[in-house]
Amino acid sequence: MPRTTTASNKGKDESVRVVVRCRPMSDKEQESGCERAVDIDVQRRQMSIRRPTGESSQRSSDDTIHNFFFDAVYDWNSQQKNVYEQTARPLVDSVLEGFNGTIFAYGQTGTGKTFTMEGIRSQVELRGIIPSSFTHIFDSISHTTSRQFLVRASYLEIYNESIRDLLSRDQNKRLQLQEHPKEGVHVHDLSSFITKNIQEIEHVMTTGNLNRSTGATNMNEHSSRSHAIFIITVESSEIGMDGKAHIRVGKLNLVDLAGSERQAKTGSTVKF
Ligand SMILES: Nc1ncnc2c1ncn2[C@@H]1O[C@H](COP(=O)(O)OP(=O)(O)OP(=O)(O)O)[C@@H](O)[C@H]1O
Repeated sequence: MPRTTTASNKGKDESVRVVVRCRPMSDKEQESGCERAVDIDVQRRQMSIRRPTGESSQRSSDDTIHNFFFDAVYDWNSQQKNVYEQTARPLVDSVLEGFNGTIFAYGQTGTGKTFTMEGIRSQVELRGIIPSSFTHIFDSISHTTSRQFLVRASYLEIYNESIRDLLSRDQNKRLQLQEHPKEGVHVHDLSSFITKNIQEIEHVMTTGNLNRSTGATNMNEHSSRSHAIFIITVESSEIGMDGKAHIRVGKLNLVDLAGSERQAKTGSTVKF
């Protein structure tokens, strides 16, 4: 999950952070006797991959375990709250300060990208990074009296090389990427909605998700092959010592990528 490229990182000076989360085995995997091939050492931030026992006898012992280190690792017992607090919170804080940041989940189909990014919104302890960021942003705003805030939300999907505005009335319309001298690369004509509280931004997400599923014939297949990007823009204005209003704008891109094995099949070459 990359961090903001410009924010002050509160002691962690990398602009990109990569964390790994390993989900629990599904019932199906357990029933069919699947063997776990991954060990996670949270303290050492290390993940080890073992060759399955059937294969290891033919190889030297050096070849059986491979260790990898990350900025953080989360095992099958990890809680949504901890992932948010340790990995997403600092980045969202910097967006509130006027910097840009992106969080994306990458992995094969079924590895837990949607669970980590969105989770189950109706159950507090299962809420993923996106709904937790809603609560965080509006809680912070309600505790800040020195600045006026404006929060806008957009939601788009990239599928088969084309960009669809999930909040547009016309779901047949396709949008184009454009390069702007000030804004940089952006999606032309993408709608954005002012949201004043958690309920309003939740509603925006629900509307987008409905358009995502009604636009698809086979929802699972479709969502596994499409990228979804929820964009929150936080603008704030503060009266400075000079008596003038100073504006800051931060943008948070929250991305649920298509399954990594599917990306070649989507034919998507769109870059942000
Ligand atoms: N950390 C976790 N704890 C409990 N269940 C999880 C966890 N991660 C994923 N799951 C479950 O595993 C299943 C697959 O997860 P999910 O749908 O998030 O995968 P995905 O990577 O988004 O797949 P796709 O690329 O097809 O969209 C779901 O039933 C989800 O609830």
